[in-house]
Amino acid sequence: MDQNQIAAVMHLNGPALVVAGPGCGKTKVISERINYLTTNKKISGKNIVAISFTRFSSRELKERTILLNNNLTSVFYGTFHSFFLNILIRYSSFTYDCVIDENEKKSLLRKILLNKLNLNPVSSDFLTSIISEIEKEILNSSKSYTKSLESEAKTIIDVIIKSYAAWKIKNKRLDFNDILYTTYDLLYNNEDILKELRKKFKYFIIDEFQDINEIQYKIIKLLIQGEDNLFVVGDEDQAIYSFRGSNPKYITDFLNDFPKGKIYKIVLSYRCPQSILRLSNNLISNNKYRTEKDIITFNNFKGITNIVDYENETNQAINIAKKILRDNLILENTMILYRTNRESLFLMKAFIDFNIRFYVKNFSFNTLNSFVVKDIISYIDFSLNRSLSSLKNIKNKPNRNITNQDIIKRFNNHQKWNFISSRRLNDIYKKGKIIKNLSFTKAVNFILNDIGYKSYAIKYYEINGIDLELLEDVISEFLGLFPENSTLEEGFKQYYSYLSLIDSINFKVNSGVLLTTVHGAKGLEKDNVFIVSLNEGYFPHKRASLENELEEERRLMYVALTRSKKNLYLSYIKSKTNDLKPSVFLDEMKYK
Ligand SMILES: Nc1ncnc2c1ncn2[C@@H]1O[C@H](COP(=O)(O)OP(=O)(O)OP(=O)(O)O)[C@@H](O)[C@H]1O
Repeated sequence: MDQNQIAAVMHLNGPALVVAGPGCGKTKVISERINYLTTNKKISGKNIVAISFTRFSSRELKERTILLNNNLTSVFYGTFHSFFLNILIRYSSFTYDCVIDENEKKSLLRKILLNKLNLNPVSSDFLTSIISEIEKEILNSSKSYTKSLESEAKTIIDVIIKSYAAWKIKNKRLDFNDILYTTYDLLYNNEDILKELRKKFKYFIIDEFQDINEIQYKIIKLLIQGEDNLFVVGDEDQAIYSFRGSNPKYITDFLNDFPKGKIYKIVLSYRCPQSILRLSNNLISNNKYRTEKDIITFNNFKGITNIVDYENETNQAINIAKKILRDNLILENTMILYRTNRESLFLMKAFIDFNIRFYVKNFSFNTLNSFVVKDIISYIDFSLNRSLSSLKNIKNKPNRNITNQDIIKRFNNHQKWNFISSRRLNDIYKKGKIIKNLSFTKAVNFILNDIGYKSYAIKYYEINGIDLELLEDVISEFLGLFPENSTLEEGFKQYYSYLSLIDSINFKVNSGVLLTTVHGAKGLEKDNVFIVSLNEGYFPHKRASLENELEEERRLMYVALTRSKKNLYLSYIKSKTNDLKPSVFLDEMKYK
């Protein structure tokens, strides 16, 4: 260990913040400190709580600490949720089985929408948006769910929140947010329980402190009161979870909260070569809300760093696959990072075609199954194939007052249509003929704008209180999956090949090249790191328009760059047919 690491490890009592750059050994410091407290200072492992942000990193911390000293199993290693749930199980009548996971939450909300509001959330976008509205509501009001029952329900979201909360209370169930708020209520209102816990847990260690949210912080402050033995480790430049309520201000304001606190800075990186540190430092210095750290490196490796442009995403994916094979890169030492899951489709396809072993982390991509996309595909299917089921699906989107009976009447057993006898059906038929002669992209735009499908979809989103930006996202993500010159047939086939591609992936495998969003790469390191589609609108994401949102995108890019131990390959799309611009981050990195 270096001098700065040793100083932090040997911190004994009182509050301490360890600020350390990427690869500076934060996990190492935590495991060494646990060992130091127990071995040198004879503090019982039972008095120590070590909290990590994910179950994965908590397992890793436990393994690394036990490797140092196999007597260290009695320390509590876990996430905030697991630690708080243990408290609830001990002091309230909750059990492990009471926790509602995200899938169960979705199906409960679906039932509530159907039974209470007579709304059938056919699309997963709708449910996802309801869930995110509920999360926002809870985060903004900072209230426990039981309190939400006290106020009057005014909007659809209120009704859902109330019914959901009432169901949880009746059935003694808790979702992830409830674990936090219920723990806070329990401890805030029960001095005896707090006293008992303070006696039992004397040393709190928190990793990834930049990602803590307000309610987690409030609970921890209640638990440490008196002794203030809080040892937190973090890097405000790697705070990337503000959408979950995290706030790097808890790092920057640490001394305001704990005026007697000690700050340890660790600036020697054991991971990134000098060239990569230079680029990442140049980039992050564009963020205003941070304290400057001068990170130096121990890694003398002269790795490759390059920036390449490609004509489109398919091309980019194919060239990356070829490069991995040509340069004989070790698959397990290689990862590909992207801002959104959409990019992974191109990569998965290329890797399958080139027979490269890979696995995907954090995959979630609902666009292809959203009802908007399915309806557009129905229009195309009807135009190309005269499909009966597709016609039934689109007949009243937008409303044309056509019934299934109208359709059946004009469809004989030989699959021949007689549209002429119905003015409204004849209109769809004629539009279908126009669509048939357009390219895929033009056809989609014709369906959206000339046929009026978009106005229909906007109305649906508005009635159901779904954010209209989500509709724009679905449309642009969908269109972006197809080369602009695809014919209608090619695009139609491509759509189904994307669906079967996703179906064919075994998401449980975890060997080979890692494909992941940047969020999924937090805490990981590999020799070879590719970061793809570095274009304005993709990375930084188009939603990041406010300064603080752009700063968060920049921190995400910083996390991405600093995953590399040797080589870094950056790429962006430069096409003649679209106006995609290279990411502003490429300039800010000052790569020459
Ligand atoms: N004193 C040291 N000597 C040699 N290697 C070290 C030392 N400290 C840490 N390392 C190595 O440096 C790498 C990064 O360490 P670690 O994963 O703990 O970093 P980190 O600060 O948690 O990184 P990040 O913030 O990016 O997640 C690891 O491979 C670790 O084994």
